[in-house]
Amino acid sequence: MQLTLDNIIKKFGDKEVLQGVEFRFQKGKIYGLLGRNGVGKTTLFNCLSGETKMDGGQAHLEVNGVVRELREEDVGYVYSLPILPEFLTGYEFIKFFMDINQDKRQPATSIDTYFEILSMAKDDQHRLIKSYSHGMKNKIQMLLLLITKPPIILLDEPLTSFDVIVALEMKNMLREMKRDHILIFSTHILQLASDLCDELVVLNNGRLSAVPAELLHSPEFEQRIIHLLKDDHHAENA
Ligand SMILES: Nc1ncnc2c1ncn2[C@@H]1O[C@H](COP(=O)(O)OP(=O)(O)OP(=O)(O)O)[C@@H](O)[C@H]1O
Repeated sequence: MQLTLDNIIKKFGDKEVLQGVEFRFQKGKIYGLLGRNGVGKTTLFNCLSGETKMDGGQAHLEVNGVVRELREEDVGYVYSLPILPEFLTGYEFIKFFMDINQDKRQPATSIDTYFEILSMAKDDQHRLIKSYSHGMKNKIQMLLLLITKPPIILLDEPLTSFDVIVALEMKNMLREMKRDHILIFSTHILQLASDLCDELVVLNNGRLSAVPAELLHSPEFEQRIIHLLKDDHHAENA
C-alpha cells in the first residue's frame, strides 16, 4: 500500500501554504512530520482528510496494485484537540460508534476488548466524556481508529498529553498498527520522532523533503534537524 501526494497546493488568500507537496508514503512505516509553527502541517493533514479542499494537486492510494484517488473514509485523523460528544460516556460513545461502523469493524471484537486494549478502568468508561482528561480523550480517539482501521492514519501532535506510561502504551499500539497502515505523525518533540518514527519528513517553504535515514539515530540528530528546519536546502527530495 502506498500513498502518493502529487503537487498539492493550498492557499489562504494570498498566502500559498502548500506549494506543490510531493511525497510517497509506504505501509509498514511510521512517518514523523516535522516543521516549524505555522508551516502548514495541520493544513496538509486537513487536505488529506478532506476537511479542507486542495487548490491543486492530488492524493492517490495504491492498494494491491490498484491505484485510486484518496477518499475521505481512507483517512483516520487524531486531532491534537479531540472533538468528541461530551454529553455521552466513553462507553456509550464507543458502543454507538461500533454500531454505525458494523460494516468496517471486526465483528468478533467486543467493546470490553477494545477498552482493555486502552487499559481504561471500568468507572472511567462509564463517566461522561466531558469529565475526561485531554489524554483520556485522545485515547478514545485512538480507539475509533482501532475499530474502523482506515488505511491512512494521521496524528496531529497526539502523544504530548499522555503521561509516560500511557505514552508508552500508545507508542506500542502505533508500532503494532503500522503493519497494516500508513501512519503519519506530526510532532515538535524530536525525541519522540527519533524514538517512534521510521522516517522523518520536513515541511518547509510549502514542500515536503525526506530527512536522510542515517540522521535518525546519529548523535548529532537534534542539531542537524534544527538546521534542516531552518534551511530546507539540506534536506533530500523524496
Ligand atoms: N482557515 C484558515 N484561514 C486562513 N489561514 C489559515 C487557515 N488555516 C491555517 N491558516 C494559516 O496557514 C498557515 C499554516 O497553518 P497550520 O495550522 O497548518 O500550521 P502548522 O504547521 O500545523 O502549525 P503548528 O505547528 O503551530 O500547529 C498559518 O499561517 C495559518 O495561519
